[in-house]
Amino acid sequence: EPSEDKQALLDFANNMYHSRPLNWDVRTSACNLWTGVTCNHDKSRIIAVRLPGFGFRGSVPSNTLARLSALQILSLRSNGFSGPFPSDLSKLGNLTSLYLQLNKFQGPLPQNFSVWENLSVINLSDNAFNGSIPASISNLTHLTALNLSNNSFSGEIPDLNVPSLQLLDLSNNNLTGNVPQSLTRFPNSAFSGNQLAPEVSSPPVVPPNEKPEKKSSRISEPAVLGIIIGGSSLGFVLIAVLLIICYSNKEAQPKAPKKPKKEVSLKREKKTISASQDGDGRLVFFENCNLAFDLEDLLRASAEVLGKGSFGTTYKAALEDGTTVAVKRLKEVSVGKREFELQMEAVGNVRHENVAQLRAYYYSKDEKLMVYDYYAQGSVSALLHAKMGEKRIPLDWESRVRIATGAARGITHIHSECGGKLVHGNMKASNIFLNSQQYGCVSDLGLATLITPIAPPVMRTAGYRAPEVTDSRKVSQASDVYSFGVLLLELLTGKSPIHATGGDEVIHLVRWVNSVVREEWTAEVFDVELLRFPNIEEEMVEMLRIGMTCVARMPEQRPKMSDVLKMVEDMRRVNTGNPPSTETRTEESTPAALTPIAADIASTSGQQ
Ligand SMILES: Nc1ncnc2c1ncn2[C@@H]1O[C@H](COP(=O)(O)OP(=O)(O)OP(=O)(O)O)[C@@H](O)[C@H]1O
Repeated sequence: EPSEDKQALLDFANNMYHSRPLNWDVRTSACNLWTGVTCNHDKSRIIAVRLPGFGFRGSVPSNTLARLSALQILSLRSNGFSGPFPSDLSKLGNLTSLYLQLNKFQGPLPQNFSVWENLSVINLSDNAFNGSIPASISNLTHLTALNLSNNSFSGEIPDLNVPSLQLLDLSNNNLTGNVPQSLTRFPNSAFSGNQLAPEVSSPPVVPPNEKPEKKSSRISEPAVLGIIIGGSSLGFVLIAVLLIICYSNKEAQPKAPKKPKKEVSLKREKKTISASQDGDGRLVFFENCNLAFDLEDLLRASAEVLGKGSFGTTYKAALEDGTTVAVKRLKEVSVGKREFELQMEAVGNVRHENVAQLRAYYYSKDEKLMVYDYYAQGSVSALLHAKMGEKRIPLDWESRVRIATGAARGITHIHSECGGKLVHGNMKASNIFLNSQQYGCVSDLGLATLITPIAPPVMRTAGYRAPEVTDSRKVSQASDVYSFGVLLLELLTGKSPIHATGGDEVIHLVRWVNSVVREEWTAEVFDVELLRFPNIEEEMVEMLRIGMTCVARMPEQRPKMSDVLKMVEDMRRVNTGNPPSTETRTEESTPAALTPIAADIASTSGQQ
C-alpha cells in the first residue's frame, strides 16, 4: 500500500470542502477501495486520481497533491475549484493527462510547461484563466490534445509546433493576431470566438486547380460533438445523443450555414433540452476495461460517422486523451431493458483474442449504445474491396489465411459460450477486423436477436445469410457456419457475396462458385490478386472445399464451427506436414493437379 501517497490524498481531501462523500479511509486499501484512485502494478504508488463532480470548492491546498510524485493522470474536472492554477502540480513531472476543465480556476498559467514533459492531454477549458498561452507548451513532444476553450486567454497564439497534437480547441477566449502557420491544419472552429485577424474565419485558400480536401477525409464539423457537459450527472447522456443525432442527420441534409461552435455548447443548451432527460440510463463498463474514459469524456468526443449498418449507425469517437473508440447507436431494439442487459452481459463477457471486446454499453428508453475499441486498419471488407489507390494494399494469401483462422477461432469460441448457446448472428467481412497479431477478430455478435428487422436486408448483408434464415432474428450456430463459409469464398475470390456485374446482372457468390466448380474446374474462381503468390494452390483449393462445405443448403449438413476451425488449421499441416510458413512450402502444384480435388468438392458439397 502506498501509505505516503494515501496520506497526501487525505491531506488534500480533509482540507477541502466537497459535497459528495469520498470513501477514503486511512485503514482501507487505497488501491482497491478508494473512489477515483488507481495504483501502479505492484501497488506501491498512486498513479491516477479522478475526482470529477465531487462538489469540491476552494483552492487546492498546497503541499498535498505535490507529494503524489508518481501521478500520471489527474482529473479534477467539473467541480468548483477556484484560485490560481495549483502550484502543487509543478511537482508532478510524470503527469500524462491533466483535466481541470469546468471549474473556477483563474489567473495566468505557469510560463514553464516544460516540467511536464510527458503530458499528452491538457484540458483547462471552461475556467477563468487569463494571461497569455505559454509558448513552452510547444516543448511537450507527446502532446495530443490541448483544450483551453472558454477562458479569458489574451495575446497572440504562440507557435505551437507540436507534430503529435491532434485535437486543439482555443475557442472563446480573447486571443488576437493571426493563427500561426503550425496550427492552420486545425479547423476554424478551434479558434472561433476570439478577436483574431479576419483571414481565420475565411475559407482556406485553394489553388485554382486543386480541389478542396474532401469533408469526409477528416472529422467533419457537422459531425463533431463539441459537447461540453457541465456537472457530472449521467443523465445528460440524452442531451449528447440528441446532439449526435442532430449533427449526424445534418450530414444527410442540405447544408445549412455553419453555426459557430460556440452555439453548440451544452452549457448554454442544457436548460432548453433538459426536459428530454430521463436519467434512466448509465454507461456500464465491463470488468478489465482499462480504457480511461467515462461517459462525459465519451460525450465530449469528436465523432465521425463510420457507416450505417443493419442495426444502426456506428461512430468513431476521438476522446480527449487520444483514445479512439467506436460507438454503435442501435435502432429498433425489440426487447425490454432486462433482456437487453442480459444479452449485453453475455456479449461483454466473451473474452477472446479473436473477438472484438465490447467495452461498455448504455441503455435508456430512447437510446442504446455499444462501445468498442476502434480498429484503425478498417474492416476486412474495406481491406478486400476498397478501390485500389484508396489506401488499399492488396491482401496477400498469408493475410487472408490469418483472417480466416482468426475468425474461425473467434466464432468457435462464441459458440462455446453461454452453455454452448451463443450465436454470432451477423458474420460478414465488415464485422471482422484485424487484431494486434493481424489475425481476424470478429465483432458485432449477439445483436440479431435483439433488433427488429424493419426492412429487407441490404445487399451486403443478404449475401451472407443462410437460406433458412427468413427472419433475421432466427439465426443459429448453423447459420453462422454458412456465413463463415461465404466469408471464405469472399477471401478466395475477392468478390463480394452479392455483387453486380457490369450490366444489370446480380451475382450471388455462393451460386456462382458452385456453378464454376460443378461445370468444370478453372482457376478463374480465385482472386487474380492471389495468382502471383507461388505454391498456394493446394491451400486455396482446400479453403474452397471448406467454404463449400459450410455453405451447404441444409443446416444439418453443415459442420460444427469447431470442426470448421480444425479444418482451417489443418489446411496447412495437411499440405506441408510442416507448421505454416511460406518458406517451408516447396512442392510444386500445377493447375492440372486441381482438377480431381475440384471434382471432389463438387460431388460432396450440398449445392444450391
Ligand atoms: N470497432 C470498429 N472499428 C472500426 N470500424 C468499425 C468498427 N465497428 C464498425 N466499424 C465500421 O463502421 C461501419 C459501420 O458498421 P456497422 O457495424 O454499423 O455496420 P455494418 O457492419 O455495415 O452492418 P451491420 O450493422 O449489419 O453489422 C462499417 O464499415 C464497419 O466496418
